Amino acid sequence: MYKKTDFDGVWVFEPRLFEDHRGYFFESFNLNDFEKNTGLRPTFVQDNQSGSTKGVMRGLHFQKSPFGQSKLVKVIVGEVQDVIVDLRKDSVTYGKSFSINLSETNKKQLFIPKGFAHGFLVLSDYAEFFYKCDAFYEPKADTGMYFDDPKIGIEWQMDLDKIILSEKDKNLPLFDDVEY
Ligand SMILES: Cc1cn([C@H]2C[C@H](O)[C@@H](COP(=O)(O)OP(=O)(O)O[C@H]3O[C@@H](C)C(=O)[C@@H](O)[C@H]3O)O2)c(=O)[nH]c1=O
Repeated sequence: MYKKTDFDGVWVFEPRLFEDHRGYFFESFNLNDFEKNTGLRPTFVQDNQSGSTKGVMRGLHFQKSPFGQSKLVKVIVGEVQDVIVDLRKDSVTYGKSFSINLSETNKKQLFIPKGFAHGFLVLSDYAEFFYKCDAFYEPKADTGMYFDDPKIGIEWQMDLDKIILSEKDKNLPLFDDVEY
């Protein structure tokens, strides 16, 4: 099932699960179904996977134009709070954030079009995160915004003193100083 969100082009996908005495099966991505439901036909060219311990916050990341990436993200192990911030100046939700918990149990996926900063906070002891991208990694365009900008006011589901950041993510600019 694909659910529209209040953010133009952002979709939540809940796959249909087939369970039997062996376990479960689901289609984790089907391009035709994706297009039928969203009207979009992304060409995914890169898959990424990361493993992180509790409290790790990766983000909020994006690649500068013209290297923007649409992403289809999900959790394979554990649970994360997944958050995006709309950087599209012409969007009615410009500067607003969207948060959703993705877990190995709910199996939800989030489709994030180009024009968003994206990150996630690991809520479980350990989490494995998997995502498809429709543009390649481009180190010179890789950047982001600071995850806890008071102007954006994201309600993180963990005390800030427990959050673990990379050196790069500690030094990201605030929303107002971001160049997209
Ligand atoms: C993202 C990426 C990183 N790398 C390398 C660069 C670096 O040495 C190492 C770790 O990179 P990072 O610290 O940027 O990894 P990470 O913080 O996990 O970055 C990711 O965060 C999430 C939230 C996203 O949305 C992704 O687009 C990506 O930005 O991996 C690649 O080779 N290819 C890639 O596509």
